[in-house]
Amino acid sequence: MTGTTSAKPGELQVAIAGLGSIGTKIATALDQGIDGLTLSAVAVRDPAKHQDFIGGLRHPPKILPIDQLGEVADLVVECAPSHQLRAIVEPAVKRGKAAVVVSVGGLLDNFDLVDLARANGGRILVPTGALIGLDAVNAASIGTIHSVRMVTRKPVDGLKGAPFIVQNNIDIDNLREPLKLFEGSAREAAKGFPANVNVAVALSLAGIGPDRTQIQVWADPTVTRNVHRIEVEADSARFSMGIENIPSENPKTGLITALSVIALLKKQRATLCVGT
Ligand SMILES: NC(=O)C1=CN([C@@H]2O[C@H](COP(=O)(O)OP(=O)(O)OC[C@H]3O[C@@H](n4cnc5c(N)ncnc54)[C@H](OP(=O)(O)O)[C@@H]3O)[C@@H](O)[C@H]2O)C=CC1
Ligand SMILES: O=C([O-])CC(=O)C(=O)O
Repeated sequence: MTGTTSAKPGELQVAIAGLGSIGTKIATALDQGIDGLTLSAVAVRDPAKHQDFIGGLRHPPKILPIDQLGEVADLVVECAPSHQLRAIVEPAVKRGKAAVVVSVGGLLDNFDLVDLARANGGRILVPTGALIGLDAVNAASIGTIHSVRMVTRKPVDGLKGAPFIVQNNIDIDNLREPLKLFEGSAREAAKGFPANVNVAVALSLAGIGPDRTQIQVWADPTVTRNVHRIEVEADSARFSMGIENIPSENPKTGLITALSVIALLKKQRATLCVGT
């Protein structure tokens, strides 16, 4: 299908992979106008399912196969399931383009993409996403961070189907009180909860890495939001951060995630940039 994108010369061409909870909100924001950026293409699994949404945009983008986005765009936004990450990011970074990655847990098993990007002048941008304070963690990591600890509590619907729960045969459907499901490194958490704790991996990449960043994951029938609490101990500062995310139509995904990506996109051509 051919879109009617009205790209102005010099504008950054943006493509979006995946039009789910996050992707549709980013597409809408781009269509409504972000200075210097044009939505030129999207990739979806089933074009018929998304026909109304795409057709309703003021400037409908082209629909392309997922691995062709990197050929047409300067910046590809990955917001599909993490198993598609390589197909989206590799074609972009090997052409020296930028990729925004939200399925950041999937980056750990594909870390050679960072080398590929470096070798070809590409970039991989990880937004703060559903988290908070990666600016402070980045700053502290210029000095020495001694420890990063995180506790995640989610309603049962935000955790259902996670491989860790399925493989260990844990019944979370009938919980009456909070249950600690997991305690360990961000790397191990990403394996057990690939669609639930991208935040822990983003935190780890901003700070002391996925093996030293510690996380607990709780299924908590007493909360209605995805709650993350973080404690950082560094030689420059000690800080505690917390965020209580309102789930989106995808209960695993906080509403703020798409907004974080939109904020990152706005910074690409902004004159005044606030926050690191
Ligand atoms: N970094 C962070 O802080 C956060 C990251 N995430 C991660 O972001 C990612 C997206 O989340 P979310 O938007 O909620 O997920 P959704 O499930 O709502 O959307 C994913 C979309 O990807 C589409 N898709 C699946 N396979 C393909 C394919 N082969 N080609 C093109 N599109 C495809 C799906 O299509 P269809 O509609 O047909 O199923 C769906 O529309 C997830 O990996 C999630 O874990 C989520 C929250 C926070
Ligand atoms: O990190 C994730 O995958 C999602 C998450 O915790 C949130 O939206 O609060």
